[in-house]
Amino acid sequence: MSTLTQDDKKRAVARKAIDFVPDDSIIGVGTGSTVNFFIDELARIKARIDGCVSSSDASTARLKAHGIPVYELSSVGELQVYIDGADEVNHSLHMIKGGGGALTREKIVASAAREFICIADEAKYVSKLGAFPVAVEVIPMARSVVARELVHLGGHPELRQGFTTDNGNLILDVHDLDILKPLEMETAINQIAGVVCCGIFARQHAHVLLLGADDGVKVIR
Ligand SMILES: O=C(CO)[C@H](O)[C@H](O)COP(=O)(O)O
Repeated sequence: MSTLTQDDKKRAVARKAIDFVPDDSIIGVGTGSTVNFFIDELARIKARIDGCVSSSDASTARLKAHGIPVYELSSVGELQVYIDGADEVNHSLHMIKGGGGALTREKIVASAAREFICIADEAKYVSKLGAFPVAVEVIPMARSVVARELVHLGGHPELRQGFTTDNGNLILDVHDLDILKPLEMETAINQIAGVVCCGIFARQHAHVLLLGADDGVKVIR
């Protein structure tokens, strides 16, 4: 029986991720509870980095509270690493993200990085994506039209109640999608007019997965 809690595993992968932070670099930082542990670890070594590019207002606030400089993405060049959590990750390191609603900025910052380091606990490691609903960020006026298209793709969209993204948009959480080919499903959703971004990260897949398990942190490439 496991003696480690899910938070223990999140903390362990957050600590391990520090090994992937290059000296004198600006790194991309994701969003969520696992990333919050990572930001707290990063604070301990902040003297050896130049700063971060953040993927959400929440992560920006936490970084700044630790005295870590936060830069605009447009003012920096290519990032060496982007470190973020996931809601699900498969064996090809494709992910579902967006449980926290920060998917668009996460995908943008990830796209600017050479390497995506995913930090997650083992409950999120799956052979097939889709048990976790796919978040789709939509322009508010397109909510119904996008929802109908998502039904055509086989999903059951549900509006995330009382939630607005950092970009002022809405989130549809899409249940029951049959994601046999993550890249194809990501592309199909992205092509719907009114969609800003979807939470399938197949194009911006992870390069390294740090997986928190009962017997320690596994490094999967
Ligand atoms: O994609 C995300 C936020 O948009 C998060 O990375 C994802 O939801 C995982 O969060 P947590 O570490 O809290 O389980």
